[in-house]
Amino acid sequence: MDRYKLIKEVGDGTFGSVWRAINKQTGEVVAIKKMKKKYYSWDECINLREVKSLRRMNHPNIVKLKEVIRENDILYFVFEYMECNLYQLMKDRQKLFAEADIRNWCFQVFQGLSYMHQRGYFHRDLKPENLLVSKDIIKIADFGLAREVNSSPPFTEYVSTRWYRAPEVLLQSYVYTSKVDMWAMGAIMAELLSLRPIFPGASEADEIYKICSVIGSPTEKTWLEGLNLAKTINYQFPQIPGVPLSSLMPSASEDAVNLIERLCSWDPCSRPTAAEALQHPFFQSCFYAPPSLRPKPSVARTPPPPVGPRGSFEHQSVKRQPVSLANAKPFNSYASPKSHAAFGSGVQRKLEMANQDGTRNTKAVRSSVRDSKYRPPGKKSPPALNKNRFTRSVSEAADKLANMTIGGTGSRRHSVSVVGQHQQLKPPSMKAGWVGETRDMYLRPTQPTTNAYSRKVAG
Ligand SMILES: Nc1ncnc2c1ncn2[C@@H]1O[C@H](COP(=O)(O)OP(=O)(O)OP(=O)(O)O)[C@@H](O)[C@H]1O
Repeated sequence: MDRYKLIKEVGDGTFGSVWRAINKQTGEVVAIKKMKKKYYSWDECINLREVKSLRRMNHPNIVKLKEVIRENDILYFVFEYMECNLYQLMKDRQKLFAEADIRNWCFQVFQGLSYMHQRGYFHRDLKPENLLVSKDIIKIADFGLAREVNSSPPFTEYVSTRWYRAPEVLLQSYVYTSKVDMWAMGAIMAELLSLRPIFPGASEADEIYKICSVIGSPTEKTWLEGLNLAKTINYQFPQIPGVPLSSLMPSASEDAVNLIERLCSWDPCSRPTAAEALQHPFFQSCFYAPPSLRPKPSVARTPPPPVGPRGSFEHQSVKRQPVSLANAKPFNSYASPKSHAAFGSGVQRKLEMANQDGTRNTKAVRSSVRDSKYRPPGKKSPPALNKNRFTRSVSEAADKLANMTIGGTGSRRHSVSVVGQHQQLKPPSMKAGWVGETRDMYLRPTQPTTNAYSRKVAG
């Protein structure tokens, strides 16, 4: 670690604190995630999902893991550095983002997701804080909960941030898919367009209530499997008609609203895949430039944006024709004009009780950490790193971190560099929110004249 100088803490997550740092030898700015838990052997490290999944991914919209270091039983991840996350961009903003910016970000994220899902992984914890931005580029970060799609259910230990959690996960389904990432993206898109979280549930039960309040309660037509799933846990959905999504984001285009409706479909099968989302008319003005066709970047370590408005890339021939999505259902079909008396009964308590089951998730822990997450950084000085290094040899570390590649010079005794591996893998599932908005926030159309994020942090 003495090759790096820690500059400033830029993030404090559940599992680690993240620091901006400089590689003293090369001058490269990096982000170093110092894990909170101690790791007493490499065996423990290689089993970390973050290591397992990230080392296999090499995509311009997935944050690059450059190196893993274990020193004095502390584990450090060295990542490429990104300027900020999407939440930070939204929180103090009064003026809505231009839709073109949102389109550009989302197009890139869907490309990253498409890559990841096709290689057999799903993220399980997409949220604005995990989407990192540097200038026009956005990258998916925090693979602490990523899973291989073909890993065997039941996925019991998952946790995800509640506001972005898919209904099948809220209903405790043990079998869920990469479509949970698509739900999260729908919620994130809506938040980007309105500068307000769309489903800000204060508990799991309230989360379902918030979802019903917006997209309307599920019916046999819209999510038969979900109704069955609810029966198995003795849960009864509140009966609420929902509201037109456009009323929550009056300035959003029809295409944007339509894409969000599809992403936030009750039935996971009705949600588009990431590859299908890229074909949605909302992205008509975007096109994907395969890496081989991209203009060479002038600075080698900063890849060019993989997306841009028509004409921003040299190779316009790669522009795709938009196609309509399969399984699309009109948004209004979600509406179910019944009362919502069923909610708030013993059923709700049951869900809340489930929250307290420590064997199933760590949501409470995450929630409390998250409350303190947005304090201004830089108050602490960089931790004094013990110079007494981890003494294992490179070859041993390499053996342990099976598919990682040892990088650099022979002097790197305690660290392992990582390069993306284009292996064919099999894909898979999610963390917690905090008490926030009042229940009826989305029952009436709102204008983002006040900033939702001050409440979000304070709540
Ligand atoms: N590569 C990076 N460059 C710049 N900042 C980063 C980078 N990686 C993470 N961060 C910052 O640190 C924060 C926490 O990082 P991360 O989500 O990886 O930690 P975590 O412990 O897994 O957090 P969580 O509680 O979300 O699980 C991010 O929201 C982001 O602001």
